Amino acid sequence: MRILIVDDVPDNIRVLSHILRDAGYQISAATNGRKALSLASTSKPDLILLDVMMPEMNGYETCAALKADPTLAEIPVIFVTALADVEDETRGFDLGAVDYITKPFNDVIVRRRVQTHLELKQQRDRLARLSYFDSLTALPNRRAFDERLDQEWHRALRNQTSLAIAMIDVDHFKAYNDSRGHQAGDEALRMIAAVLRQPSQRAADFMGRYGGEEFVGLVNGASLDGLRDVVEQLRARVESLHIVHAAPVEPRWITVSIGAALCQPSSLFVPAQILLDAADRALYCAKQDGRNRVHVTDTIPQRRQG
Ligand SMILES: Nc1nc2c(ncn2[C@@H]2O[C@H](COP(=O)(O)OP(=O)(O)OP(=O)(O)O)[C@@H](O)[C@H]2O)c(=O)[nH]1
Repeated sequence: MRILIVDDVPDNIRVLSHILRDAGYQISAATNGRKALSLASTSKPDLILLDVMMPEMNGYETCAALKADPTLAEIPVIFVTALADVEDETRGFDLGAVDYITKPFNDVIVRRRVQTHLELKQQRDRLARLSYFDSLTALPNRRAFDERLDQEWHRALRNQTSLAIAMIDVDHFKAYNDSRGHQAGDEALRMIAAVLRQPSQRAADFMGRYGGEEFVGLVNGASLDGLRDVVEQLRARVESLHIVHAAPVEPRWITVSIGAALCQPSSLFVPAQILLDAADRALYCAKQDGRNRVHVTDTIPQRRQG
């Protein structure tokens, strides 16, 4: 696991590095708060050991900046400092640190505390993986989609770019299950998920399992024609798997229908759910028109908020 040590005194970094490298951790180091923030962004450490008294940006300020950044906030921070007053320690915890080690420290205690917090971090990461990923296909699940949709909606609103949702539904999947068995159905869903996720020139920016035999994609910044290209390619990828049906359906292999809706988010209008409903209606049209096809729309009903 990776640990970032932040201290303006290189000798302190050397001592801590020595203690922790011996325990098998990968160590990186920064001598000031700004470098620490940029290194944390690029190398995503599992734990940060942070000195308090540093010039320009002290440890408290660095910790506050880490916690204010959603991409870094989950990295546990342990203060390692000569400041031993209760007020200092309390301030560290108030800022979101998980522990506070005062100098002079004992090597064994530092190692044990680091080990404890890394184990807790591993458990948290495992739980997050379980609650955000679908175990059958390993794609992000509906909960992950809901959160991502919210983030992408706000990003599109800020950047004045378009956002599109694609609902992807396997055709005649009940017939496939009934004729080939549930296990084969599971295997087919895994294969479909794998080709939908595949990054390529015209891939969706997010792909998840919405539930059952339904998948969902997000596409940022596309025009209507660009969106049509993306979803048509997704449809074609599934068809080219040629997962053959035992049931008497045409074509003889598994296909998907895709409904996609695109809009330019606006704070004046009711948010993402409208786009999701429009994608659902587009999917219905694709099914009605005969399946194994895409239906794309940018006609989104817009209701005023409040
Ligand atoms: N094997 C397997 N089957 C699933 C899973 N989730 C949902 N299904 C099946 O997917 C089928 C969906 O059937 P329907 O909703 O009737 O839709 P369909 O047969 O695909 O028909 P259309 O969507 O109208 O083309 C049901 O038989 C579900 O049991 C799963 O995780 N594994």
